[in-house]
Amino acid sequence: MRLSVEKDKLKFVLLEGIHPSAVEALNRDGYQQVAAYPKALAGEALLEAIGDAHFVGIRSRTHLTEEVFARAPKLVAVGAFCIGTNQIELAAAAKRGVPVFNAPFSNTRSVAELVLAEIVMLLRGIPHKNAVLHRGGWVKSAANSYEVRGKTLGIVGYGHIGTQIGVLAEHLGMRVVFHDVEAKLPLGNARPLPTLDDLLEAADVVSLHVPETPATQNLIGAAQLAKMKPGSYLINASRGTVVDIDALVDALDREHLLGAAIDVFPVEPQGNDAAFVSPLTRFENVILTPHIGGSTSEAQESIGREVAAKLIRYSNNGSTVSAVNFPEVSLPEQHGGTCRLLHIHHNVPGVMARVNERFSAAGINIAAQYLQTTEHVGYVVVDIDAAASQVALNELCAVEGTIRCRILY
Ligand SMILES: NC(=O)c1ccc[n+]([C@@H]2O[C@H](COP(=O)([O-])OP(=O)(O)OC[C@H]3O[C@@H](n4cnc5c(N)ncnc54)[C@H](O)[C@@H]3O)[C@@H](O)[C@H]2O)c1
Ligand SMILES: O=C(O)CC[C@@H](O)C(=O)O
Repeated sequence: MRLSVEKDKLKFVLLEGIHPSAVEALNRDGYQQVAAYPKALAGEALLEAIGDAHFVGIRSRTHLTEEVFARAPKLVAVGAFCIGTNQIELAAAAKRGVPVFNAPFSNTRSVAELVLAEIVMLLRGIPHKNAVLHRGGWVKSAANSYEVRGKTLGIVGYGHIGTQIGVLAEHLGMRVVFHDVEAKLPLGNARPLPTLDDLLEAADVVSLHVPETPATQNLIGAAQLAKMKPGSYLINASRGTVVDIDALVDALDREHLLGAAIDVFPVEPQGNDAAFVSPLTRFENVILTPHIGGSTSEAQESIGREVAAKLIRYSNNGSTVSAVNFPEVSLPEQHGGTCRLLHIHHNVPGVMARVNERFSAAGINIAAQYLQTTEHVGYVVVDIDAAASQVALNELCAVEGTIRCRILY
């Protein structure tokens, strides 16, 4: 696949109501062909929208599968305007030479603040009391109403969000324990616990902050809920697949848990006009939120700018720093009189030798060359004399093992 399209002809498609800050950043940099859609698309509608796009931006609800990549042959890069990238088949993207960029911490604080507020609300029984008053009732009682001070918060997944919550919770006087599959520096007085079971047995509130992976599928099921203290609480603002909802319903029915706060669901509506169906809706002691942990004005504006900047940087100069599925190369600006060629290839022996042999045979002098590889993909960037640009592009595209090549204007 060869791409030599001038900047103002590159087409961006942004789905899922991505913040206007992204469009503004793209327009400001000279990208005028930006189509923005308010919600997620699937099936034929998705293929139709992105079939001739060079760049696609999504959030958590659009699924970019192997099949979708196969039907979007012009795609140069994907922006996930969020933290999670589980909705994208990353290996399929890399195999086609498509880097994926995300915003790894622009909404971290927003999620942490929501979870902190939910801890207080749950321990005071506010969701139920609020519902009763909305129905015209009155329930002035201290039964099952607790301060958070001195209680133990168990954080599963002590990454960006988990650590922020731990720090904030300590300011409220909570004890913090955490469990992670990696060794992590404990912040403040947080204590690591060696197993998930240890954490479940110790915590008054369990909060989940792991990514969606095969290992975290139903991480919290009937056996894990049974390990939790009677009268404790569960919070899930990570991914819907992490909790077995039927098992949670059972634990709530038996009043083994006193409440829960759930922001993410195994199946989520495609947009605000679609119905939300869940067996959890009948529990007044459960806070249900529509996957808005990271949905604040501050976070969304910042994500829009951040991911747009990464797409612009890749488009303008080839840098792939912080791509989640791709060799990372940080590139300087080009020198005057040179042009830059990007070559993405299968990471097999001999490709670089063939690139250099072809350039040498064609008499093309290399001003600078940058290479990085991952297990399956190699990414080489070559700066050459601008006068030789088209010859060099032809030579590069003819190299055996090429996935795609692109020239930067
Ligand atoms: N509700 C929302 O709106 C919202 C917003 C942002 C992020 N998220 C979700 O939250 C997740 C966490 O975000 P983050 O920025 O803290 O990610 P992160 O990568 O910084 O941290 C995740 C942590 O989980 C750990 N982990 C992975 N598998 C584990 C397992 N089986 N058991 C214990 N620990 C495990 C990792 O080692 C890592 O420390 C994201 O992947 C995303 O899915 C949701
Ligand atoms: O904005 C979204 O749709 C996803 C938010 C959150 O789950 C994330 O992964 O950052």
